[in-house]
Amino acid sequence: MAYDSAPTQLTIWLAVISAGLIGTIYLIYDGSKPGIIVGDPNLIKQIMVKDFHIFTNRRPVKTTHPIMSKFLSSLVGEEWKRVRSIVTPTFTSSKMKNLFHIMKNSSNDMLEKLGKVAAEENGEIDLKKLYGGYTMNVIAKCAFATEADSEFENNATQLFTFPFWRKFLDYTVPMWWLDSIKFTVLPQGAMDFFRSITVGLINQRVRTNQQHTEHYHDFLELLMNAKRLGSGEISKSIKDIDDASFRKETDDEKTLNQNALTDTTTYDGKKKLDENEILAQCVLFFSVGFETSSQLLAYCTYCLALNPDCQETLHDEIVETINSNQGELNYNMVPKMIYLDAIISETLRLYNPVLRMERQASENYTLGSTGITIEKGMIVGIPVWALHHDPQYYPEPDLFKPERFLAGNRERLVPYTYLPFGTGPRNCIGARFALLETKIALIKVVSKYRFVESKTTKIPLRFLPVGRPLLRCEHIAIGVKKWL
Ligand code: HEM
Repeated sequence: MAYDSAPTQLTIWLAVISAGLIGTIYLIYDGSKPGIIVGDPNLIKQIMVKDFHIFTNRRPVKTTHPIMSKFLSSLVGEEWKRVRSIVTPTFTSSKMKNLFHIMKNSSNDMLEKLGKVAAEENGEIDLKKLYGGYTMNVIAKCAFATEADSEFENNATQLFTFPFWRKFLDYTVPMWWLDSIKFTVLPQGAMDFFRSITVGLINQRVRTNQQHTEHYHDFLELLMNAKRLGSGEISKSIKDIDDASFRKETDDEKTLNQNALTDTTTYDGKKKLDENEILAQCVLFFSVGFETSSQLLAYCTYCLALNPDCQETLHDEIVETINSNQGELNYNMVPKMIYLDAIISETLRLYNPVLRMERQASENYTLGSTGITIEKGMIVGIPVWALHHDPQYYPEPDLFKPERFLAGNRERLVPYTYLPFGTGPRNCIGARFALLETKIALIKVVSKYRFVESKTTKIPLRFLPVGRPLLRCEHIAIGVKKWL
């Protein structure tokens, strides 16, 4: 098993030293408490899918803040089930189709910037900034129906670049004390800003909807109208979302995923989301969706620049597909681009933005036939980065080889070793959205521009040591040319 941490130069050395000594299951200290890392694919399936009822929750979040305590990602037990089942239909393919035009139109700024750089001799661009602008615009329009102006950007930046001491306090200080000083991990000013946008829009929409004049397709509208459906309809939505995942699940996995949300025969929770719950999900989608997607785009482009043959094959596929429709990109053409999908899949293997996933045991649990007891309350970590770089599953793991994900090879991947969007009923609800947004951006830029290694391109990439659980690197400089 390879290393399980942000891949800085130091941790790579530590990994080299410890490789072979640690194995696939090991205990760690999680702050002051013991935790366990499980990297065996069969046991991962056990924890994430089969025994999901025991491992439903992540690490508890220490806040009673009326919005932050309602994030889907941090809800627990029945409350998580209620909100996830209401929110799930927001991400089905038909809803994504309605967001296609927002995504497509948001790429114009990006193309303009690339055009300017390509016109310079030896022009180069920072991919993180380029794609940060695009994903910020897309998610601002999809979640808050708003253009990302400078005030929006300032507040948004505070949501994911808050100082380390905030996180440190959150991990180390008891909740009653944090509550008594009204401390929150996310900065209050930024939360107030998003609250006022959202409440204003909700009120305006309620008035507009009463007059039946306009229909919107963004998350805000979908969440305002969302209500808990019957179990048949919830199952249909879950199946639709699972179909977007990389590995076709077996029938028993599908059933387990569906049952996790529908197994309450008498449902007595609220059927709709209240105002705070809507706002919480919009802020959450924004903060988890912005950086993961912009990083994915930046890493994809970096890999293409360093692998010109792959870039050329991708360019040919894109141009051929678009030309078959008089040069116009439409929603149905996106899934036809098989090589594009393989490029993104391989980038997500090589540079998965979420390095490690977590679940918390709700009761004492015997881990398969290992004889290990995971005690109630213990945090179990799934080392995604390590699995994706393990040579027994991915030979020559540091090489970029999109063909691993083409038909014929893809089916041979060992189940539960490829987890960029997690797995089981609590997997990433936004995977389909992220993939569509990424594909549209790549189609737009690669059809027009060619990316090349420039003087300041770093090989290999250097990552920031503060990454976990998100992979972070400072900037990614790449040269830009027009296709001849
Ligand atoms: C490349 C982009 C993205 C990656 C790699 C990614 C990855 C992940 C991963 C690994 C998890 C944890 C899954 C688990 O524990 O099994 C997760 C959870 C989640 N993601 Fe994403 N994500 C991405 C984009 C998005 C977007 C765009 C959205 C929303 C619009 C989103 C919303 C969420 C939510 C709400 C959760 C928590 C789900 C729950 O607890 O029920 N993600 N994501």
